[in-house]
Amino acid sequence: MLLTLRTTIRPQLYSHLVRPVYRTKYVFPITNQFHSAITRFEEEEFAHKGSVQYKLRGKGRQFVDFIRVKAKGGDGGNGCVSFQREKYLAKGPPNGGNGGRGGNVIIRASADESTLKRLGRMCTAKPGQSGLGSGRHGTIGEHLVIEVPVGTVVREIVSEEPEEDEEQFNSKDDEEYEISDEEEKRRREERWVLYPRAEPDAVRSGRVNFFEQAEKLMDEEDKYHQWRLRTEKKELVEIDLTEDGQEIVLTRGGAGGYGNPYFLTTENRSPKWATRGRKGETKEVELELKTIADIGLVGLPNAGKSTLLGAISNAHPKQANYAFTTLHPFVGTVDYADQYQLTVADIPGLIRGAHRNVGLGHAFLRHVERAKLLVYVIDVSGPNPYEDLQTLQYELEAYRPGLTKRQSLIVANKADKAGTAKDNLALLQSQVDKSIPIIPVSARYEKNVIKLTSVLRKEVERIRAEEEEIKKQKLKELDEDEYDDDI
Ligand SMILES: Nc1nc2c(ncn2[C@@H]2O[C@H](COP(=O)(O)OP(=O)(O)OP(=O)(O)O)[C@@H](O)[C@H]2O)c(=O)[nH]1
Ligand SMILES: [Mg+2]
Repeated sequence: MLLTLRTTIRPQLYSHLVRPVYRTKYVFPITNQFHSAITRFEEEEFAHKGSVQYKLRGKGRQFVDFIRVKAKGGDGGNGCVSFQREKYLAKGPPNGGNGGRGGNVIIRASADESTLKRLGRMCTAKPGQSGLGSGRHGTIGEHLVIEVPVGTVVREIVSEEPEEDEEQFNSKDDEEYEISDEEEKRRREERWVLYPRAEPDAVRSGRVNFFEQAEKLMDEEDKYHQWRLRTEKKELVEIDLTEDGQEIVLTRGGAGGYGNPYFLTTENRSPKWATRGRKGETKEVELELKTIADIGLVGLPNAGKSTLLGAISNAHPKQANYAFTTLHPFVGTVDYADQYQLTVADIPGLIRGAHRNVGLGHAFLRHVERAKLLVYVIDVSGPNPYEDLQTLQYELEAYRPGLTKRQSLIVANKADKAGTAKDNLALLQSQVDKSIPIIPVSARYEKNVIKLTSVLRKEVERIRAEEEEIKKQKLKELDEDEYDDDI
């Protein structure tokens, strides 16, 4: 919890007390302030105001599942211009070291992470070290490893503004475009490191301009570099990090510059220039966390989803008698006696119009999108449980068409409540499609929960087996195709 503690000692005011008194000021996170607002969740009231609560920004945001990040590889270190200088060796050979490569930006999935909250908007790896005299090359810059939760989808987006390198390259193609002297000087400074008092343009009569030769050499290399970048850029990165430890190199660091021995030729024995390191690659990516759980609980606010998760798993989500108690997803693990495990995701409540951003919106459905089994948690003591189910199904379809075709199950919660619960349950059973099983439970008093967990296990085991079968089938087909190709 965000808590700012400001203390001041005021001995003159509290001198009558023996111990000094500390004046304390608490600043509560924004989420607390929103609670009272969120409880009034009628559609009309929130329809046009937009969803603020789930998309809380800044410090008040406890859980982040979508973020845009700019990643930049470290710049390469500069090459060094240096000559061997020793006693009785007045004009020794060039011995400047090359610059080190910049570090890469790596994204790695880690089971220890559960939110993207810790990520900054700009991630830059360390630059490579510059080369030194006596042939000492610079060290490679440290890689920057960004750890994200398992289930994060990394998607590259095309940034609007063109990169500097690209602009330069395009302008080079344009023959009519003439470079001013100042521009040329700037470019030269960007690319070259010169020996003190070296004048590369001064050519002795009858000699070749060695610096021009070196520039041509680097132009060729630049062209190749730009071509490689452009061909690589065509394929945008899109990867789903579903396993612990899975990683991807997002941007590479820039190459280090060449030290002056690189420009040594048979004619020119003392090149007085070295190159600067290249800039690191930049990319902008969207990171979207889609929780991987076997079972996803969906329901209206206050239906008892969190209570149910607490009853069947090791998780202890907050449960309270007001709407939108849960503000971000929770994942719990159901442990069976034979060490079999299932993961269950509890998400905030859905209401009618969530696809139009009413209440908390419906973006959090990304956390049940991958679930093998969807569990509709319905309050049977409510006035019209069947209508609740229809609302849920409507909103799921609005989020992703076809999502309701997923294997599902209905938990008729709060069956313990006296009054309408019994009749409503009978009515619900008659109204709902027979293919979807209905299990009455009382999450609060843990009644019929054992039966529910065994049904959940059976269903998930069946789905897992089916998926295995499909995978095997696909592998077989692939093998057969390869075999055919060989023949
Ligand atoms: N009588 C009875 N009350 C229940 C049962 N299950 C949950 N409740 C109560 O219903 C209220 C809401 O429970 P939660 O688990 O917070 O509901 P939720 O679906 O997670 O709500 P949100 O997080 O706001 O979407 C709490 O006061 C629970 O004690 C039940 O089986 N029987
Ligand atoms: Mg809840």
